[in-house]
Amino acid sequence: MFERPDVGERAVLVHIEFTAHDGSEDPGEFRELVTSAGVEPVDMVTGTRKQPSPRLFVGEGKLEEIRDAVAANEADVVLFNHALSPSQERNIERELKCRVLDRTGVILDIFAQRARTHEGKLQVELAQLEHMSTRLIRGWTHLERQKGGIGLRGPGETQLETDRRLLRERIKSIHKRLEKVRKQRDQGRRARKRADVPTLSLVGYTNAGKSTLFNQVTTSTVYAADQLFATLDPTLRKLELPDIGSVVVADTVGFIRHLPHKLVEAFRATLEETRQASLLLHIIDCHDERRDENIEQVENVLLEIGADEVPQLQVFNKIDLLDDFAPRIDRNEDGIPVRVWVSAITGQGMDLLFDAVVERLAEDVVHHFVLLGPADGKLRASLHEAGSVLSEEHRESGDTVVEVRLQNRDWLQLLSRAGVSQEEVRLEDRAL
Ligand SMILES: Nc1nc2c(ncn2[C@@H]2O[C@H](COP(=O)(O)OP(=O)(O)OP(=O)(O)O)[C@@H](O)[C@H]2O)c(=O)[nH]1
Repeated sequence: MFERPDVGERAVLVHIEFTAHDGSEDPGEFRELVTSAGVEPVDMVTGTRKQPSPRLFVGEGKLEEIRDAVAANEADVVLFNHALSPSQERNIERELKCRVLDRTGVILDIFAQRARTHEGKLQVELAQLEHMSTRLIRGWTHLERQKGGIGLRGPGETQLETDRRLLRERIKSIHKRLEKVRKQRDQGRRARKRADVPTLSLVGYTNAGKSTLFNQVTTSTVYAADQLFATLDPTLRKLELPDIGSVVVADTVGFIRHLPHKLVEAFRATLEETRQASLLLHIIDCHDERRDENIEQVENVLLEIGADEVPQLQVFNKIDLLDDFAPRIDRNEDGIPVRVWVSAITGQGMDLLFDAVVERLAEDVVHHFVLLGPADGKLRASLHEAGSVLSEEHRESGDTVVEVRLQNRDWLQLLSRAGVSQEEVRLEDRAL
């Protein structure tokens, strides 16, 4: 339904460096992205400009060069490693007489191909439709065909008006369905919280090895492919850890440089899993020459989705590709594990990873006996609501001793919501 490059298509790529501002995308990464969309890059036209031309993005000369490359390679589509405005995309298409897609379009397409769950598919479709709604210029009858009849043209409507209406209707209907799925997901998350099951969320730059590690860790068979974005939806698995008990591991989407904003928006609910996690496992391809840059990009996305405060353990993956390297745990000055070096493919270091996770999770759980007076009803209610109360004991003094066990960050959040500072809380010292 979306104007997308089809698998097996031949593409001419366009990458321009702009001297007036930095922040250009990486041409190598773009080639990988395109290949991972199943499209064959047959040529790359590069150039330098001070800034984009408002009408055609590139200059007349460069356009000529692109046209020649399309003809010489019998290309089906031209892919720009840049965000194009709808009118630029239109103008270039008209000039080249060839389909044109910008970077956002390519990335959306990859996400569309890789989405596995119902929610993921809906999210991508929404992002695509919204991207498209600003670009709708000509007859667009795909929806009608797809939806078998919902798109009958209304009285007096032009095709374009019909298309716009269809698009709006479809967007509305997806919003509604997503809302329903999100509610179910929230319920699941709340239930896990009530049961005091910590969640480990795997995050990382695309291709870092999240799915492979997820498989190793959970011995499940999540699809792992030598392509970018093999993972799109958080896939949840339960795991038993010594001293901790049940833990849920969530595999999440692969992050990339400059993730289009529309996608971050669409995936907000999925990324919520990350925001609410007890511990993030940040998987890093330690063999990648862009390692530090990728770490920074992931940190940026985490900041953007409000997950920068979630405790994090770095997993330096693919040590099998380094010379003579043994798995190990790096600790900070307080002795807390901050980084584990592993190979998800060979399984080297998995035992150390489990040790580090157990240490980090144990450190993050608080177990308190809280003394509550008659005036502390609000705090007591919140503790119950969070499902963190293990036992209650009433004293003759009128106080109640409430035994709670929960993640430290939930404890702090809960206190702040109840308007109680840590110093004000009366804790009874008891050996556990
Ligand atoms: N040599 C080596 N390759 C690995 C290791 N872990 C993963 N890979 C490879 O790296 C590629 C990407 O792995 P995935 O697990 O799909 O990566 P991902 O982070 O889930 O990727 P996205 O879904 O794109 O975000 C695959 O070809 C894996 O076989 C490892 O420890 N060593």
